[in-house]
Amino acid sequence: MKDWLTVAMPKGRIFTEAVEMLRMAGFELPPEFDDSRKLIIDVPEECFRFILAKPMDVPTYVEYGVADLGIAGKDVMLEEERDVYELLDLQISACYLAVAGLPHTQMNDVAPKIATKYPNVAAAYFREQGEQVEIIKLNGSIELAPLIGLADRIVDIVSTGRTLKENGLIEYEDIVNITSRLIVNPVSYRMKDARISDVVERLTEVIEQEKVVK
Ligand SMILES: Nc1ncnc2c1ncn2[C@@H]1O[C@H](COP(=O)(O)OP(=O)(O)OP(=O)(O)O)[C@@H](O)[C@H]1O
Ligand SMILES: O=P(O)(O)OC[C@H]1O[C@H](OP(=O)(O)OP(=O)(O)O)[C@H](O)[C@@H]1O
Repeated sequence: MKDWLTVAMPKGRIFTEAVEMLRMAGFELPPEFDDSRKLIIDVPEECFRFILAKPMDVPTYVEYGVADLGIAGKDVMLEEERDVYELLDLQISACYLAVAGLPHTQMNDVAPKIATKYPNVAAAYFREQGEQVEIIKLNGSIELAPLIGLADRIVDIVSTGRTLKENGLIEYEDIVNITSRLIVNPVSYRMKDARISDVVERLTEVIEQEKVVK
């Protein structure tokens, strides 16, 4: 009998692209995936259970083994450092993490303030640069911080660059490119290897096809 797989999906931006990718891989996902508030969606025909989580929480569900697989941005993986394996770069939801701020401004000499949703990534980055900073954790609208004097710089996601531009901010440094990853619980990887290999193979084919199209 086929093993069931539980997959932690990130709600929000990545979700639509991830669903499209799974469908391209031949998994038949019902219309509930296009318009529903359900947090658990079972697809018995495919022996899949999907749970819909906050993007930052996906690696937590996978680490604790309540989900076998998950889809998470590399930003989340770097920030959370959970005990999971990364199986595939799905090459969707591309963006990057950058240091940004108001133009023509020096960072405060003594412990400049950095506002971010990614305190661990930001701290590691400035440590590597040999710069002592004070990290201020925010949960959104990060671009506000330098505009109203809360921080000297921000570390945040840039995609089109529109949010920075419309708020009169500029990028100072790129930190790392981000795409979404397929992740797995280490125990599930051993116990359900046949099913997981099938998912990986089918998604790999889609990634390869997409490369040809681009
Ligand atoms: N422009 C972007 N801004 C933020 N995240 C992006 C962007 N483009 C791609 N991503 C990816 O999408 C993920 C975040 O998705 P989303 O913004 O839906 O969730 P969220 O950060 O939890 O948002 P919210 O807190 O507003 O619900 C990130 O982890 C990142 O990998
Ligand atoms: O370069 P862009 O295409 O403008 O995208 C980047 C913006 O999108 C994200 O914010 P989001 O919309 O998730 O809102 P938030 O500030 O509440 O996190 C991110 O934090 C940036 O603010």
